[in-house]
Amino acid sequence: MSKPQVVFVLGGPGAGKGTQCSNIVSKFGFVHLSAGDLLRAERSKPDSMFGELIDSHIKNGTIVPVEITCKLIQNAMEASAASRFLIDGFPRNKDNMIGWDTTIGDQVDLLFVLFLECSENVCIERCMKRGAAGSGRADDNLESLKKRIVTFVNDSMPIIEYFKEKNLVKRVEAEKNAEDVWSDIIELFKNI
Ligand SMILES: Nc1ncnc2c1ncn2[C@@H]1O[C@H](COP(=O)(O)OP(=O)(O)O)[C@@H](O)[C@H]1O
Ligand SMILES: Nc1ccn([C@@H]2O[C@H](COP(=O)(O)OP(=O)(O)O)[C@@H](O)[C@H]2O)c(=O)n1
Repeated sequence: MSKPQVVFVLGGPGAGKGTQCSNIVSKFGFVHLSAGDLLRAERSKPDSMFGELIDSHIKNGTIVPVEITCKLIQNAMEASAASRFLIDGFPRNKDNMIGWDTTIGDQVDLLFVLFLECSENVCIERCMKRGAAGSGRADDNLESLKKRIVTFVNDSMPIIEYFKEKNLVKRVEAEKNAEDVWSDIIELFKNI
C-alpha cells in the first residue's frame, strides 16, 4: 500500500492557514489536521496529563514538546482512513522537525510545504480582530501575539528556510484578500 501523502502548511499566526486549509479540504479532499487545534483539544480534556503544560505554552507563544504534538498528529492520522493530509502549524521548530523525522517521517510521503507569507503587522491585526470577534483563544491578545511572532521569526522561519533549501516550499502571498489567496493556492494543488 502506498504511503499517506502530507502537505505541511506554515505561516505566521493569523496568516490564514486555517481559512485556506478548509478551502483545500472542500476542493481537493485532504484531511486537515491543525497542530494547534489538536493541542487545544488535548488541553480541554479533563483527564489530560498535559493540560497545564499545553496551556502555559499556548499563552506564552512557545512550542509544546514534540513528543506530545507528534503523538496527537499520529493518533489523528491513524484514526482517519484518509490518504492525503494537510498538517497545519507543524513542524514549527527544530524539536518538532527532529521529532517528526524520527517517528512518522519515513511512513509518509511529504509532497511539499505550503508557506503563507504575511507581514508581522497584518498577522497581529488579523489575530486581534479574531480575538475581538470572540475567537475565545487565550492567545489572541497583544501580549501573547508579540511572543508568538518572536517564536515564529526565531524558531519557525529557520524550518521554512530548511525546506526551501530542499526545494520543497511553495510560497503564497497571504496578505491579499482570502479569495485571491485561494486562487493562487488552487494553482498549486490542481495538478497533484
Ligand atoms: N486573506 C485574508 N485577509 C483578511 N483576513 C483573513 C484572511 N485570511 C484569513 N483571515 C482572517 O484572519 C484571521 C486568522 O485567519 P486563520 O485562518 O485563523 O489564520 P491562522 O490559522 O494562520 O492563524 C481569521 O479571523 C480569518 O477570518
Ligand atoms: N506545532 C505546534 C503548533 C502549535 N503549538 C502551540 O499552539 C499555539 C497556537 O498555534 P496555532 O497554529 O493554532 O495558531 P497560530 O498561532 O498559527 O494562529 C502556538 O502558539 C503554540 O503555543 C505548538 O506548540 N506546536
